[in-house]
Order: sequence, then structure tokens, then C-alpha cells
Amino acid sequence: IKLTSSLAGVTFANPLLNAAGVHCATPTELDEVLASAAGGVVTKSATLAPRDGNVRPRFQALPLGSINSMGLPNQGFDAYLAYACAHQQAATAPVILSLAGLSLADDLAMLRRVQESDFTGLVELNLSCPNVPGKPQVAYDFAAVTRVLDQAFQFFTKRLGIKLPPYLDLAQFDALAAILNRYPLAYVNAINSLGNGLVIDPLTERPVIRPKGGFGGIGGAYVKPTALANVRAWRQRLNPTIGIIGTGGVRTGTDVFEHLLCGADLVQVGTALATEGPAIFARLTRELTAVMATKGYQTLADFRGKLQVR
Ligand SMILES: CC(C)(C)CCc1c(C(=O)O)[nH]c(=O)[nH]c1=O
Repeated sequence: IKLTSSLAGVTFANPLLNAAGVHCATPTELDEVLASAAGGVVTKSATLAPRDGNVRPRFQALPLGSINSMGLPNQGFDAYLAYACAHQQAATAPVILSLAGLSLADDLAMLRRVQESDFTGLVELNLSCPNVPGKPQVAYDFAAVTRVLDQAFQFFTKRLGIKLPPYLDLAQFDALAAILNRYPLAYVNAINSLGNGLVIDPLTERPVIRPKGGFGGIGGAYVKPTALANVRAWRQRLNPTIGIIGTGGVRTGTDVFEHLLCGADLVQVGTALATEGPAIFARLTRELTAVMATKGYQTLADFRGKLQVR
């Protein structure tokens, strides 16, 4: 049984990575993921300048998932570009460089720096980043998405993927796919956390996280059906040249199998990694292998995207 997978010409020994934001903000955390059974690692979404992020508590694990309003705490673009270039030299498992500019100008400035750098790996542009205040996040403002991609692909010739939040209306998939299919994207990563949930503690009568009045992104089991639907919807609508990373609700090998069945080329783990640590990747590869053995599949291609129509 082989778990190898490739995305935009980059080969992964297995399809499993961390989700940007989880266990990936420092070189130590990144090294721990690379030292684990993970097939690769994604950096915390970088902003141009380092950021402390929001006040704590800003993450809370829950029985069925998690809520977070981290506020983009990160060591800054230079630190993650240096890490990505160093590990490219060392020919370790692939490092995906995640970017989340606080403005269109910052997005373009970071992409220009990558374009001029020695980094030839995958870049993941987080489109859940804020837009102009008072407007929805970039990914929910299709004119803003068009603007970013139009300007990026004027000069960016390396491998660019985008991280998208969940969409809940089929007309949104149709409209956005028509836009995305115009660009030479390496992949689409679905989904980011389900935005602005609210978890409260009935004993203290307060939200469980402090920033934004307790509003935060929801992850974990809560979002798996939405994550699978987004993976499937994008696979059905995007050019086959655009790969798919499935993220959301992965805790077991069967969850990984379901994302692959819906069309994912790679699968990322957030909430469950935050609670279990990088050892989860050995468990997930073991469990995925067991599922495949039971079903008689030898490779991921034997079943990737082959969800049957009822
Ligand atoms: C939510 C933003 C702060 C605008 C982007 C960074 C981010 C965060 C975060 O740093 O709060 N959390 C998520 O679950 N997803 C994200 O994309």
C-alpha cells in the first residue's frame, strides 16, 4: 500500500500535513511536524511584520472541536521564508509557505519577495484575511478575490494555492469557480475555520475565548460535513489542473479517507493536531492504511474523488 501523493508537481510521501496556524508558528514547532509521520508542513500564515496576536484565552479545545480568535500571531514573513528556503536546501519533506497579508498591498509585497527568492515550493495565500474594515473577508468579496489574483498573476510564476473559508450556498461555488478557473492556481485548500461562532460557559456566563466578544473560528467535528461538501463542490467545478487540499474535521484515518474520496489530493489536520500533537500523524497514516487494506486499495488514486452518486 502506497500513500504517496503529488500536488502541482510536488511529491508528498503521504497526504497528511498540519493546517496553517496549528503547531507551525516557530521553527521548533515546524521541525516537530517534519520529524513526525506527516508528509509535509505548512507555516503559520505570515504577515509582513511579526505580530503578537490577540489577548488570551484565544483558543479553546471543545468536546466536538475548537474555537479560536488568534489574531494572526506569527514571527513575520522573513522568518518563514528563511525556514522554507533552508528546508528546501535540506530536501526535507515539502514546506508550504502560508501568507496572510493584512492588505492587498501586503499580499502582493510578500508574493514579490517569494518570486525573487530561491523558494520554488508551494505558497498558500490565506484569503480569509481581512479586507478593508467593514467589508467581508476577501474570500467572501468576489471582486476582491478577482483583484488579488489578477494582480498576483501579473508577476507570480511560482506555485500558488489559496486557502478558502467554507461556502454554504451552491451559487457561491458556481460564481467563484468561474473566477478561479481563469487562473493557473496550483490548488484550492478547503476549508478554513467556520467563521464567527460563539461558545459560552454557562457556569461563568461568559464566552470561552476573550477576543472579539468571544466570536471565533470553529473547527473540528462540528465542521466536517461542511468541509467535505466544500472539497466535493470544488472538485466538481474546478479545472483538473487545480489541485485540492481537504481541511476540516479530520481526527481519524476514516476522516482522511472521506476527504480523499471527495477529491482531496492532500489532507490537513488542525483541531485534532492541536489537542493530540504531532504523534497524530503516525496514528492517521496507520488508520488510513488499515482502511485501504480492508477495501483492497493499493494507492490513493484507486479511490480519490470516486465518491459514488447515491
Ligand atoms: C482570521 C484571520 C486573523 C483574519 C486570519 C488568520 C486565521 C486565524 C487567526 O490567526 O485568528 N484563525 C483561523 O482559524 N483561521 C485563520 O485564517
